[in-house]
Amino acid sequence: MSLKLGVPSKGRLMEKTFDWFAERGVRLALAGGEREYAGRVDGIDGIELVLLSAGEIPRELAAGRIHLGVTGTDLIREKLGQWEQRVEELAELGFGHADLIIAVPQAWVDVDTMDDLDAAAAAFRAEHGFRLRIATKYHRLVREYLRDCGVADYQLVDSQGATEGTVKNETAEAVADITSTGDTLRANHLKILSDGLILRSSATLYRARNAEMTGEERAALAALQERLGL
Ligand SMILES: Nc1ncnc2c1ncn2[C@@H]1O[C@H](COP(=O)(O)OP(=O)(O)OP(=O)(O)O)[C@@H](O)[C@H]1O
Ligand SMILES: O=P(O)(O)OC[C@H]1O[C@H](OP(=O)(O)OP(=O)(O)O)[C@H](O)[C@@H]1O
Repeated sequence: MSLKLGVPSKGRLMEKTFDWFAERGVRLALAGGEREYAGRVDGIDGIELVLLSAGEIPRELAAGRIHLGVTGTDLIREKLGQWEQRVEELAELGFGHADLIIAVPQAWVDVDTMDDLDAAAAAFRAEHGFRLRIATKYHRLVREYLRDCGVADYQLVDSQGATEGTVKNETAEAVADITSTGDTLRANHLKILSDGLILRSSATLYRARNAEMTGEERAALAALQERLGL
């Protein structure tokens, strides 16, 4: 059996992950055409490439179906409770930088901090009879952060994409989402709260702590770590 390395199958992380490994003498390649999710690893023996959605890599690591995986810090921390017990961070790869933040409409001139949001949330509930809605796909991380900040009068509404549009569409009053350039927030007339940074995320190589390994797979892991300088 080979050591299984899970890598994002498309999108912003895939190409840069391929480059990062190539710079260290390990060539990851798609086996078929661009659309075929099968891959190979050249330059080192005993490693199998598994192409997966970035969002599924945390679960596959936790289940031990892959031994190593590249994905964003945000996705690991969101999808895995007690993530430190389930995966080990082997290397930050130096790309895929993005911040998970809380943002409100620019027009809310009196709301600049989490404390202001707390006050606005209480006032919102009194006025409208329902809790202020925050749209996000990062339910675990946002709940934890709001709890730590003492904000309680809110409800999360699930948004799996185009989250910044929910305010304009009147399905939420605030958003918690990933940003890198800030362009999407600005285009949607939203501003980040001054203490609204929940997490700084970047692409990271993880090892599954609980994946079973044969002697051969252990040897492949040791060889790969040596090659990658880890
Ligand atoms: N604008 C951005 N700039 C940089 N990194 C980003 C940005 N948006 C998301 N990311 C990061 O990219 C990673 C993958 O994001 P996302 O969940 O959107 O996956 P995807 O590329 O759409 O692929 P899939 O839908 O197959 O999981 C996440 O770790 C996220 O932090
Ligand atoms: O700060 P910026 O550089 O503008 O980037 C932020 C945007 O990028 C991501 O969306 P993505 O492109 O993954 O699309 P999505 O809305 O489908 O998640 C994220 O959810 C923001 O919407």
